Amino acid sequence: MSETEIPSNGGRAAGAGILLEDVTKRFPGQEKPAVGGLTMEIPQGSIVMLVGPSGCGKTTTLKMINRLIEPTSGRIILNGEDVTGIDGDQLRRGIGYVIQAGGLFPHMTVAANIAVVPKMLNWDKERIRSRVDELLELVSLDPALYRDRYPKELSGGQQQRVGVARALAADPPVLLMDEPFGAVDPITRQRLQDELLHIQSELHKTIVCVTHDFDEAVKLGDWIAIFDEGAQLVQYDSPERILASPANEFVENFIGSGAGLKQLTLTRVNEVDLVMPVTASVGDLTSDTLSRLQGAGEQNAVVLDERGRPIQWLSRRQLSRLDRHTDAVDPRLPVIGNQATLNDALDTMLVSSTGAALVTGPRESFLGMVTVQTVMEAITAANDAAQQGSSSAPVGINSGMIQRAGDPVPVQDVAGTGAPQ
Ligand SMILES: Nc1ncnc2c1ncn2[C@@H]1O[C@H](COP(=O)(O)OP(=O)(O)OP(=O)(O)O)[C@@H](O)[C@H]1O
Repeated sequence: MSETEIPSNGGRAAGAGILLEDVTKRFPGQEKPAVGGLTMEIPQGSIVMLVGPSGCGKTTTLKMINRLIEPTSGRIILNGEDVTGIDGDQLRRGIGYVIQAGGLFPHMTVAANIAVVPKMLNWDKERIRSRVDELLELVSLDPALYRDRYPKELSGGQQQRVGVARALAADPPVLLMDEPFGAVDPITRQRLQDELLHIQSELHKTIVCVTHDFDEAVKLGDWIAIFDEGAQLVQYDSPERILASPANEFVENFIGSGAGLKQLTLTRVNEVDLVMPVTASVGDLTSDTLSRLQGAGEQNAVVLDERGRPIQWLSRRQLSRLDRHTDAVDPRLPVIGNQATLNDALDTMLVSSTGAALVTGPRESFLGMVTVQTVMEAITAANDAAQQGSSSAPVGINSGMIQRAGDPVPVQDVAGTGAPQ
């Protein structure tokens, strides 16, 4: 066993798969279980978001993974090994845990907060010091400025970042997060979400995250588990498929209005076919551009500077007033980078009241346009793709049957024969 007591799969930064196997939690004096017979697979290296109405058992499920809450029955398997019986304190040293507002110790400096688990693991001082600085860099806090501060000397977003750094300190394969970005303003929240995705793209942890915010689940989750009371899994699937085919009315209500628009946050501009308009270069004759527009049956041309960056977007009427294209830069051009989402593209179009957004790539060079038509087609394509098959969804069901949430219940299950699929 490794020093963290988590069954290790060798790689320093790799995540570990988790399997909850028919897990139930009954609190004393409660009539119904908080979590009833939950079997759920959390694939290694993925982000699984737990969502559902207040009191449905999300936090209880999360805390059973690191045994802050002991299951009444069932097993928790980490990386293929049953950890239900191992010492809870040791287990928790190998599982990062992030809670709202960071959950920092107020009387300890930032560095001391981050160092809690490494100290328990008896790392030497130099190793701890360099790890603290490395983690502060990772969460975008300058170590020289922040390492010796106390939590009360930090903003909410900074406290949250330190909370993430602390959870990552001993490089645990698993990270549990309970409403991690619940206590910060929407802009900081968005930034922290982006940072988490960036960190995850480097570290590939197995992350289980509770949220109240369905949009956050769509943005962060590889998989979303939608719970009803008693942690009954109503649907467990990719954000794309949940948005395109909600299992039932409960899920539809949960998604709320604008499922199509939410889908737009899942597609990046670099994944769609761009439209190439008529372009012209600084110094070209506008009469040439006009005749090319005529030939193409188009109304507007994009003017590029000497480095291929879009600087103007002119109508035929504007062109007819000019002799040659100038190098004036229009500051209101609806420009987006090709990493932006289709939702960003649509926003840009709406703000600038244009039917398209100009897309730039490396060094702001012009790549083409996203049009309203492109956006509409992308929604349709995402729907079609999402409708096709659900083969890769992880296992998720209550009452011990191995079956995917959202699948039609087979006849023998109704009859209670319990035959696995
Ligand atoms: N220590 C406890 N003792 C008794 N009942 C509890 C305890 N902790 C939680 N519960 C009950 O278990 C159920 C599930 O609670 P849990 O905190 O897991 O829900 P949740 O989905 O995380 O809710 P929220 O979104 O409001 O945080 C609730 O009915 C709650 O009242």
